[in-house]
Formats: sequence, C-alpha cells, structure tokens
Amino acid sequence: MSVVHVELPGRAYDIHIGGGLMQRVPHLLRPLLRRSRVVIITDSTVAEIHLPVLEAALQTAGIESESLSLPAGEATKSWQGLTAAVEWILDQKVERGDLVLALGGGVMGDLVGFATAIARRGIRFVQVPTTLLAQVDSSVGGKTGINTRHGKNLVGAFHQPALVVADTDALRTLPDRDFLAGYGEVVKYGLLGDVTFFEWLEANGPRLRSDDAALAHAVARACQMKADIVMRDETEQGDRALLNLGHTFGHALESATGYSDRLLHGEGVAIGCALAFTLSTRLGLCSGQDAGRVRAHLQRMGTKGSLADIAGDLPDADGLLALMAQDKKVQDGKLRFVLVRGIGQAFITADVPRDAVRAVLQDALDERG
Ligand SMILES: NC(=O)c1ccc[n+]([C@@H]2O[C@H](COP(=O)([O-])OP(=O)(O)OC[C@H]3O[C@@H](n4cnc5c(N)ncnc54)[C@H](O)[C@@H]3O)[C@@H](O)[C@H]2O)c1
Ligand SMILES: O=C(O)C(=O)C[C@@H](O)[C@H](O)[C@H](O)COP(=O)(O)O
Ligand SMILES: [Zn+2]
Repeated sequence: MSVVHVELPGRAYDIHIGGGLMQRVPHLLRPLLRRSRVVIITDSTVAEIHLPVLEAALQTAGIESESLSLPAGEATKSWQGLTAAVEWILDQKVERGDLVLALGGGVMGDLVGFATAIARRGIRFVQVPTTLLAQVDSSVGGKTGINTRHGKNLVGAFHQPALVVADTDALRTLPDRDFLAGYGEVVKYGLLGDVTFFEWLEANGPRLRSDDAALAHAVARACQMKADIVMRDETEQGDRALLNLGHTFGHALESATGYSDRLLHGEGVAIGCALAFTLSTRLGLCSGQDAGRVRAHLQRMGTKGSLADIAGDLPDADGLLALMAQDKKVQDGKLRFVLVRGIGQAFITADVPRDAVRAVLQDALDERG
C-alpha cells in the first residue's frame, strides 16, 4: 500500500493506493466523519459490482449509508446528471460537514465533485475511483464538472476531495477497453514529464493487467506526478496545463463523436498525445524518432492511437479546429497548446500557427482513407 499526500493550504488530503482497500474505506473515513452516516453516488455498472462490498464494509463498521445509482457513461456528466445528483443530496439532507462518496470512474468523480461543490455551497466529498483512468488522474486534483453542448468540461469548479481511496483490486473487473483507455492517461504522465517512467511503461505496460505490483507502481507514480503539479498550480494558472497534453485534440474529438462509445476520453487523450508529438515534429521542436516511438508504444499496447481508429464520420479539419476554439486554454482568442521537445519534455505555448494544426489534422484525416 502506498500513500501520496497532496499538501494544499487548508485542503490537504491523502491518496491511498493498493489492493484490498475497499474494505478499509470505513477505517480511512473515520477521522473525517462528524457523524456515523455517509451517502454514496455511483453508476449503474459499479452499483452492481462494487457497491455491495463498500456498503457491507460500512455496515460492519457501524456507519449508516444510502446510495444513488446513475446511468453509466459519459452522457451522465451533463446538466441532467448534475440535477439528479444535487437534488438527491438535498433529499438526503446531507449537511456541509457530511461526506459524499463518489464511487466509480472519472464520470462519477467529476459529476459528484461538482455536485458537492455547489450543493449547500460546498460539501466535502471522497473519491473512491474504480477505473484505471480515475485512479491515475481524475480522482486527484479537484477538477470537477460536466460537459455542455458547447464542449467538454465547460461548466465546473475546483473542489478538492477530502480523501482518495484507490483499491487497485477493483480494476480486475474493468473491461479491457476501459483499462486501455485509462492507459492513455498513464502514458501521458511519462510523455509530459518523465522519460524514465515512459521507458518503464515501454517495458512493463503490456503486463500491467496481470502484475499487481506493476499496476500499483504505475498508479502511484502517476498520482505523485499529478500531486506535485497540483501542489504548485492548483487552479491552472501555469504548469497545471501540462496535464492537458493531448487534450486539445482529444476533447475536440470527443465532442465530434458526441461523448459516446465511439470514443472514450482516455482514447481521445492517447490519439491527442500522438497528434501533439506529430505537430511538435512538424514545427521542428521534437525528433521524428520520438514521435514514432510514441505511436509504436500505443500500437503495441493496443490502445487507439490515430484518427483511423475512430469508426464513423468525423468533421473536416476546419470543423475540428472550430471545436478546439472552446478549449479553456484559449487566451485572447488564441489557442494555447501543450507541445513537446521530446519524450518527457512538454511545455505550453501560444506560438502555434493555425495552418500547421490544420495540416496535421488534414493528414490524420487523410490516413483514414
Ligand atoms: N477531473 C479530472 O482531472 C479528470 C481527469 C481525467 C479524466 N476526467 C474525466 O473522466 C471521465 C472518464 O472517466 P472513465 O474513463 O473512468 O469513465 P467512466 O467513469 O465512464 O467509467 C468507464 C466505464 O467503466 C465502468 N466501470 C467503472 N469501474 C468499473 C469496474 N471496476 N469494473 C467494471 N466496470 C467499471 C463504468 O460503469 C463505465 O461504464 C471523462 O469524463 C473525463 O473527462 C477527469
Ligand atoms: O487535472 C488536470 O489539470 C487535467 O488536465 C487532467 C486531464 O486528464 C483531465 O481530462 C481534465 O479534466 C481536463 O481538464 P480541462 O480543464 O482541459 O477540461
Ligand atoms: Zn484527461
């Protein structure tokens, strides 16, 4: 078991990572509880698989609980999902001093985090992430929110969890596709700031599903890197945007595919990272060898890595550029990108000619045939 500490003034918390932690949730919650009652919000899939274990552990520890199950999938990260979560929290008479548990993947974490940021102007919440993506990324750092028709994560708040409990055993029931999508965010950490971690992933990535120790190491390394960045830039005034590597492309693709099963968030991130490396190469910032190595690794892992891996129609290059215009990194009407000087060397820049981005998108669309 390992613990990553996130030190933020007045909002410090721990991330517990390891096997068998679902049963330990009551013990970890205890110091934070004002009364012996919590509420849990989860999705319909996780409600079937993991909720009973958590509820039983709470009951054994003498902690009362009530739960709400919302439909599984990205579409629940919406105004409708938010209304359902907030109204239920109020129905349950949850007090500011109580704890709301977000049990599930990044969709539950982002939605419940936002619902608790605004209900009673702020209720504490605990992340109990059950996907690889949520354990390595979304449960940490306090970015919460929903998608709107204008784009991805465009309404939300920074609201840090009071505790994160990542039971790596819970990942055993995750479908391969969701595991590989989460891997998109894992590899992002190596690509943005740690070439040694990327090299470790090249060697160990293919056995993460079957090697508990390797999996726990990958989760802990990603959480530590995220915690380090969040501690120096909680609200994305600067460095935190590095965590957005691959997302400018990825979010536009998610929007273009209607936040549907056609493209999962982590898949969009993996494709977006490959495109960010291509763009960096075209601009003479990064070697073609590094870009090729990234593409080869994604292919070996079996995760999506190019626009050719997305089924169905996509907008043309200008259509995708128009979707990118809603990115939260836009400043003075100009898009800022996370580019790379090599593997592990990401940086943020506004100095990216629109025509270079359009050309990368056009070539990627042409590859689809
Ligand atoms: N806040 C952040 O910093 C941050 C970071 C990265 C991603 N995100 C957001 O996270 C979301 C994606 O998260 P996700 O990939 O976890 O998707 P998700 O929450 O939709 O989970 C993926 C699927 O796996 C199922 N599932 C969850 N745990 C399971 C388990 N243990 N066994 C079997 N099935 C399980 C879910 O029911 C769902 O169908 C996106 O909305 C993305 O924008 C947020
Ligand atoms: O925590 C962050 O900061 C990130 O950028 C992590 C991303 O993986 C995540 O997808 C985040 O939700 C993106 O945020 P956004 O502000 O670009 O919507
Ligand atoms: Zn992401």
